[in-house]
Amino acid sequence: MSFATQSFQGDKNKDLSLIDKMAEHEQVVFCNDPSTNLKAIIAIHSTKLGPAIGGCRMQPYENFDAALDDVLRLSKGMSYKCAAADVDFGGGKAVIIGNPQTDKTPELFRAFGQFVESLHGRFYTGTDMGTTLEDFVHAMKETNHIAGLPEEYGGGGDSSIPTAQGVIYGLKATNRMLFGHEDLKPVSYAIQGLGKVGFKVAVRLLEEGARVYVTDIDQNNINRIQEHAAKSPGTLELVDANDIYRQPADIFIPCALGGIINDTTIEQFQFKAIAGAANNQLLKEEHGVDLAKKGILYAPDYIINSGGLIQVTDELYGPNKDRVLAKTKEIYNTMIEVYKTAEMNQISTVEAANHFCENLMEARAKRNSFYTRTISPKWNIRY
Ligand SMILES: NC(=O)C1=CN([C@@H]2O[C@H](COP(=O)(O)OP(=O)(O)OC[C@H]3O[C@@H](n4cnc5c(N)ncnc54)[C@H](O)[C@@H]3O)[C@@H](O)[C@H]2O)C=CC1
Ligand SMILES: O=C(O)CCC(=O)C(=O)O
Repeated sequence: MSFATQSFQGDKNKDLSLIDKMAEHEQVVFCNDPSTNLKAIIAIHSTKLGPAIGGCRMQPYENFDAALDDVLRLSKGMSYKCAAADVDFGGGKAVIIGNPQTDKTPELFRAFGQFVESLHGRFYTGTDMGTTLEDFVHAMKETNHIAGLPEEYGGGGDSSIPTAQGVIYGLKATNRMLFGHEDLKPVSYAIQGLGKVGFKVAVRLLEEGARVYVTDIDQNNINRIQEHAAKSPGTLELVDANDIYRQPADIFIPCALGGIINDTTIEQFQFKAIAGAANNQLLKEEHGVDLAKKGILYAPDYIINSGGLIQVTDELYGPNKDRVLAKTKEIYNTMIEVYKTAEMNQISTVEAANHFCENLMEARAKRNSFYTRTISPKWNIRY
């Protein structure tokens, strides 16, 4: 394996345009391993509150810049998510450039694990869109710094379970603000993406008896949800991928791609609220203000989707499902606080959430210096 790692840590003479792009980030690592065809980027936004943490996404990005932009935005979002969820970690993320259906091999994830290990605990990673727990069972053979492992490997198991639970708490808070109650049943929902998170949310809403519009580009997921719907009291409506934005549902639940709240889609929305798991739902920050102007209540993604983060960070101290559930329930209170602050100050929920997290980060960063803390590994692969 060749470690063609280019690591920029603030050297302004290296590549100005790249340095400009990563002006808010501490470190960006480019990973290239021709023997396994691994091409990946790891971005560390901040380690001020602790080692950076964030899942690894696998996607056939159109080009390198698209992958870089994605990982930079995602890792910044993780810093805010860590602050809001009150965990002692900072923001990071990784992307592997490739098709998750056709390009995965155990060797590719082992190579990725070696790059993670080369950061000596500055960065922890695990699953995200396009990656599974099994992928990280390969990666963990090369590094101690994996979070979100299967239970049989001493981990907390599938982190999309608490993520989906957190979305349900966020939906209850949203219903409370919109309708004055937390009941999931009398409200209709439109779900984009029936993967690890979206599927679980859809199943729960159907079990509650709600009307649920769904779309996914993977027919297997459509077939699976149809099977569940047949046994549930709720009503399932299948929708083409491009039509999901114009459905007559009360709440839109994005659980696939980022950037799906933009000028084009906002025009189509008739929803009363948007509250889903997808990271970086707003194409641009100002789209949060546009939603507020249109009277659409928006649940900031990095708060409502923090259940997975809560589990994977908790797991590093020894898995405990009750502790994770108790902390995930707090998403309800945080969402209510953000909604009410926005309402009281006549600002968008995005601005309210950003201020909330920035204040928390500032207060906590005063107690920490640049990352020095280490966490004892749960397993030792090398020592
Ligand atoms: N898994 C987790 O615990 C967490 C996930 N998230 C975010 O939630 C989102 C979903 O994550 P996962 O469920 O883990 O990913 P996943 O990869 O399991 O599921 C994504 C689903 O979206 C579908 N999809 C892709 N493009 C689509 C399109 N244009 N229209 C409709 N469906 C489409 C895919 O076919 C797939 O079924 C991602 O943005 C992820 O970053 C955020 C926090 C934690
Ligand atoms: O959910 C995970 O597995 C890790 C946390 C993360 O990457 C996320 O919340 O986006």
